[in-house]
Amino acid sequence: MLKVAVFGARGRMGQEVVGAVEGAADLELVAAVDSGDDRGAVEQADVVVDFTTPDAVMSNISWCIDHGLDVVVGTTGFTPVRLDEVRELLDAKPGSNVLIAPNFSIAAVLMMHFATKAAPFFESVEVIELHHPRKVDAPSGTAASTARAIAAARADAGSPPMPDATTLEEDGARGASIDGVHVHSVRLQGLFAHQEVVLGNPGEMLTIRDDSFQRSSYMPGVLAAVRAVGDRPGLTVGINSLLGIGED
Ligand SMILES: NC(=O)C1=CN([C@@H]2O[C@H](COP(=O)(O)OP(=O)(O)OC[C@H]3O[C@@H](n4cnc5c(N)ncnc54)[C@H](OP(=O)(O)O)[C@@H]3O)[C@@H](O)[C@H]2O)C=CC1
Ligand SMILES: O=C(O)C1=N[C@H](C(=O)O)C[C@H](O)C1
Repeated sequence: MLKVAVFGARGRMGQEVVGAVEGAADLELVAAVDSGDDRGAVEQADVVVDFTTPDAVMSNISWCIDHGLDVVVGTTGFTPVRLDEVRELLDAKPGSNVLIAPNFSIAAVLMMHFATKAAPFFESVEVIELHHPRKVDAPSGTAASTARAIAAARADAGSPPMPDATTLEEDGARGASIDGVHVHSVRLQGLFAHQEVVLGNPGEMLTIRDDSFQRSSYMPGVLAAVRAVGDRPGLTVGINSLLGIGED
């Protein structure tokens, strides 16, 4: 039995993870903690799963590495700088493995993969993410990660800058610009988690969209990561390699 602890256990995602771990025959839940809870039982775990907040996650990872525990992280907020900080923590105290994924849903992972492949073939690419209004951050971690991957793919392919003749604009009218890719965030009651990547050429358009309707959509990916992280030394970003669908 693989022993699992959950950070953020009473949050929306944490509750779902607790249920999924309890329902898995090969996993044992040894601790379910929120901020301020005693962490004594966490030290018995093989793997900690973190769905907390962008403000809390770095110190949680640091705590796990200090205690020699492997960590699967779904919490958002991971810029390239933060990923480097995690690598530095692992270099300073080897022994733990860390897997961080902006999205554990198969549909979302494939959406990001297809969008990245398609991006160099189009003159314009923008990202529109749509979420429930209680979401802790904007833009979403998935959208930020998609934008960075699209920008990198276009840079590798030698794509020219995207056309954009806007000269008069209200602050924010063009959304956030992440590595030069515009990202638009919609927060709407009734939605859960959705993203479209829209790609345009003269006379044609491609839309790549994924929809998560419930938090159970993340659980196969989370449990796959929990089972795999022990065999993946250092930092793994994304779950593409676990699913066998190409580069992360
Ligand atoms: N990668 C993926 O596939 C997905 C990622 N997410 C991301 O997961 C994160 C959580 O989302 P969601 O569940 O909706 O958020 P919630 O606000 O519902 O839950 C966050 C939980 O974390 C707890 N928490 C805060 N700080 C700590 C800490 N230091 N140690 C332990 N627990 C802590 C909070 O407890 P308290 O209120 O007591 O502080 C709260 O229960 C977000 O970053 C979200 O974007 C969401 C869905 C999928
Ligand atoms: O907070 C959420 O709900 C979600 N967060 C993740 C993100 O920011 O990308 C994943 C998914 O979009 C749901």
